[in-house]
Amino acid sequence: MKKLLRPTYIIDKLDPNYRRSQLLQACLMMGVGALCLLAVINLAVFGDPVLALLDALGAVIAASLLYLVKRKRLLELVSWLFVLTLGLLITAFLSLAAGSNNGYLWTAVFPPFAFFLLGKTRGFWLTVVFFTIFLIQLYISIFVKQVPYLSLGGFLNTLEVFVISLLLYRFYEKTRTEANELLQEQSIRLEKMAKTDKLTQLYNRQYLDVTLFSLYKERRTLPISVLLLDVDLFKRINDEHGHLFGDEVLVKMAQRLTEVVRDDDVVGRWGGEEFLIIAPNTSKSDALGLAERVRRSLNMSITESVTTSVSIGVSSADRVKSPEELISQADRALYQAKSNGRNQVCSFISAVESHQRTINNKA
Ligand SMILES: Nc1nc2c(ncn2[C@@H]2O[C@H](COP(=O)(O)OP(=O)(O)OP(=O)(O)O)[C@@H](O)[C@H]2O)c(=O)[nH]1
Repeated sequence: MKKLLRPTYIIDKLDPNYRRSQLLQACLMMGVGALCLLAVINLAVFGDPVLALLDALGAVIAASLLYLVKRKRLLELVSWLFVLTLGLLITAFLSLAAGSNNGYLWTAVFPPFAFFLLGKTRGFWLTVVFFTIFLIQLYISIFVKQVPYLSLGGFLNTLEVFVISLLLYRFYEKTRTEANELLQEQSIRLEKMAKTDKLTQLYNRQYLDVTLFSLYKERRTLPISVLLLDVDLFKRINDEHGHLFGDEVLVKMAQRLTEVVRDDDVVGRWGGEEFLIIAPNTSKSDALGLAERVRRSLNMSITESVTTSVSIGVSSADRVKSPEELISQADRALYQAKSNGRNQVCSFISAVESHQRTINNKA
């Protein structure tokens, strides 16, 4: 019951519930339109107010279901109500028509709705239930009511078609579900690949760019800081131990980086031996603390003769400047850290701050 009343949130068009919701909405919309038209025809042409009222009532019910699925997102509940109503309507129609005018053709529309809206297992069992009811009705029409043109042969044909369509729809629904799951898995894998650096498995530059830009746009993550890290004298490691060893060193440093940053920080590979950390809601002083922790953690021994270290440039913004400016300031601070002798943290000092410091030193 709880599941029936839980809203279904559809993420994208690959979500199987997207098509279910589309089908339901289309059918209900057509239902509202057709029932309104029938109400008018029954009242104006046939002068039957009772039937017109029943049509109007049907239109109201269809419109309510449409509201529930479109606005309240109660897809599960509406799917059940829709399929059960369809089954009951066919049952009622078969009773009234008693096998005349090829009315039994209507039974063919039941399984596609049941399987598509309720899935392969629930759709299967509900179809079994309604097909049994339809067969009992047909049996009564043939052998009790003795309706002309209906015979044992017709009953057996209907039974065979029911069994075949039941099995075929089940197979079809299984195939459709599996294909959809595969597509979703592949889409997730591709999305991950598109934002991951192949060597280190950290985020790649493209993803860092997009993230920094969107964090800026949100503004509520201000103050924001970026930490640009560059491995010190990495060329020497490559030259002395080979490029493959250099790659391993980068992977180890990346692993250590992910361990040391906080959950909200976004860490990625900015380029060759450069990493970038985006730290949302982080002031300059907090960023300097984080940078120092990172610097110490990455000052590690890989082998007896190889020890790594990083230089870090920090830049922060508590007002909105551009993401490009923030990165460029971190780059300048990194250059400063390298010039000061490497294995250290430097923060970007603006012209105003620098002027302020000179005044304070003089005082
Ligand atoms: N193994 C490996 N090396 C890389 C990769 N990307 C860049 N490099 C190397 O990183 C080295 C960077 O060297 P430089 O820019 O001269 O700087 P450095 O030797 O680290 O010296 P400083 O930055 O001044 O401390 C170059 O030798 C690049 O070939 C990579 O994916 N794998």
